[in-house]
Amino acid sequence: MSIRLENIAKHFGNTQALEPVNLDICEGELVGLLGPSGSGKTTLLRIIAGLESADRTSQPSRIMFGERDVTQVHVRDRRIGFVFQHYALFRHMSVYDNVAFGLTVMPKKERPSNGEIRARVFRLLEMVKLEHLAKRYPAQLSGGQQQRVSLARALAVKPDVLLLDEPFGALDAKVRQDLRRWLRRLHSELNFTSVFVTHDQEEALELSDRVVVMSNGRIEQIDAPDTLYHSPKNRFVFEFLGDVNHLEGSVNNGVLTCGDAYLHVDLSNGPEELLLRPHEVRLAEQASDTCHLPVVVTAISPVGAEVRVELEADWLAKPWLATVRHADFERLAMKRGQRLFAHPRQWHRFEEEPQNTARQTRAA
Ligand SMILES: Nc1ncnc2c1ncn2[C@@H]1O[C@H](COP(=O)(O)OP(=O)(O)OP(=O)(O)O)[C@@H](O)[C@H]1O
Repeated sequence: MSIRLENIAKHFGNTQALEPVNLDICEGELVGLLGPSGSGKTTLLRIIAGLESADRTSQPSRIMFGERDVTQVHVRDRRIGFVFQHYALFRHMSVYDNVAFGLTVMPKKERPSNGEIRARVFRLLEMVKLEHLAKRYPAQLSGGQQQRVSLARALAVKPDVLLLDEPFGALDAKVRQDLRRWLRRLHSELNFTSVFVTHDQEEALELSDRVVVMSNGRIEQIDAPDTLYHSPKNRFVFEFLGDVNHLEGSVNNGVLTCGDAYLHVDLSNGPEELLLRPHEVRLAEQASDTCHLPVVVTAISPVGAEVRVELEADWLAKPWLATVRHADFERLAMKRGQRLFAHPRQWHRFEEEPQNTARQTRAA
């Protein structure tokens, strides 16, 4: 079921939670709403659900589910499944009864037979690998298991659209990772359309077919994760999507200087700020004629595919983060307190323009 939002805005008193927003979600898509606290993600999700209504403005607003105009349709009749951060399971009901609940309360005409309900519930419990816990009560399950029951319960009624509000927010990192995999798998097996809210960049980039980046009630960019990461439309998106190192200084005759550090750049004279991702910082024992950025290693985290190294220097207002291959880490025999030189592989800059921000990426 595709979703189309046309001119959806929302005020709460004087607070503009959403500026007029347009959004098209394709059938079968898994879309993440990503943004900092207060950016309007939950408000947008609640409007899609019908839990909140959009402002009435001079321009008409509309919410379409496929060919169905649901703008005035009650939440109950929108055929939506919900999963919330705080497991809203019925505590006095078994896992089985929780998953079956939505089916048992259907009007008689639509309600499947008891046999069909049983088959559907067990099929879903099997999919989330909880069939052996069908008789347990929510209090006897871990947080991750409870969220899997929530997912199965939401899907039992075969919703057209699944809406998830920070579904994994209350769980620890490992369980979050597992649950993301569940959701991805259920999504491709059952092929429903999902919209989920998160403020976790990694979660949004890993799970979504497309990510909607929001700030201050506005949609900043809608794109597939790799496009978003490699071609952010503005500085906000660039900074929000990952760690960023800042190199601030003043350019004079093609040299950006900051304290005793300098970097040759092909930019006009004046103040400048260059931005670099951690993987764009190469570390070496020597400076070069065109790049002299002395740093001291202050912290090392060797966990993962690459080593994360924190760097400080007098000329830096905030420490830098560099990701280094394990082989390079060993070759440089890196340790805390070591003096090295940073070499940008490439850098980015955003020029503030009245209407927009222009981005440049240059190999160093
Ligand atoms: N019921 C409400 N009454 C008044 N203001 C509200 C209400 N709900 C949301 N807001 C305001 O609207 C703005 C957007 O809130 P919203 O909850 O949509 O943001 P969010 O991006 O989901 O944030 P978070 O990640 O913290 O949940 C915020 O400024 C918030 O304070």
